[in-house]
Amino acid sequence: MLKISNLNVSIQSVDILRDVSIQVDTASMAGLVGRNGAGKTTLIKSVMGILKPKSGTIEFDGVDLIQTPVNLRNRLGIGYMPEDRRLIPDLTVEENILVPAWANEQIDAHKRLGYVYDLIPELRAFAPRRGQQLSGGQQKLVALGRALMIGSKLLLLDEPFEGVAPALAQRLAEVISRLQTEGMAVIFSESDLQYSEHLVQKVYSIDRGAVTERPLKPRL
Ligand SMILES: Nc1ncnc2c1ncn2[C@@H]1O[C@H](COP(=O)(O)OP(=O)(O)OP(=O)(O)O)[C@@H](O)[C@H]1O
Repeated sequence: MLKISNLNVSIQSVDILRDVSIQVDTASMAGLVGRNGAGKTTLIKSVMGILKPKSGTIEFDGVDLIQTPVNLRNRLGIGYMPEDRRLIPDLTVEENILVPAWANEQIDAHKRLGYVYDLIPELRAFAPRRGQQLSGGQQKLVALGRALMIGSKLLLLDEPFEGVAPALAQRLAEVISRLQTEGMAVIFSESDLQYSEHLVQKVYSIDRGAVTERPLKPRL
């Protein structure tokens, strides 16, 4: 379970996140919804240890993440899909997916790769292609696969549907919905819930760095 309490984050002395509290349970999904510049990426980067909070706590499965070095997050089973994908253009799709496994000297990398391919069969078909030969949406699928290599317990997905054609966005939503049934906690940011309203157990609205939990729309 991810538990963020009273988190405050400043960048260059400007307060960006204000007293943010969020909880995402095991095998559940939370959407973080807000406009450009609201603070979604800042929150995700704080959980990943890329930004250092001014105050507050971030706990994952009882571990104090603020005191945990960035590289050790991988060993806790935390995966991250950045908004800008960050594929290495000259590497093949398979090599891109394997990058975190190499970086972490993951022993069961090929077994995990098989699991990722079973979850997202398109990646098997793309495997020999270079990152630069894929569309933006296909690259998002690869970035999700890469995050899944080590993200076995918690996945942080920054705007996974942004700029993706509708058919591929639906496909991404389908894959993401499977993750919950695999027991993962997932938090993803979006500017609206166009593709994911039906996936989430919780919706958090973020506005100028302040977060409030929003009631879910009744499901018909
Ligand atoms: N490196 C930085 N230096 C200064 N200000 C920053 C920096 N990074 C983010 N900010 C500011 O922090 C605020 C939150 O930015 P953030 O990227 O978290 O928003 P976001 O909700 O993810 O937006 P988007 O949907 O555009 O990615 C913005 O006002 C932004 O200008």
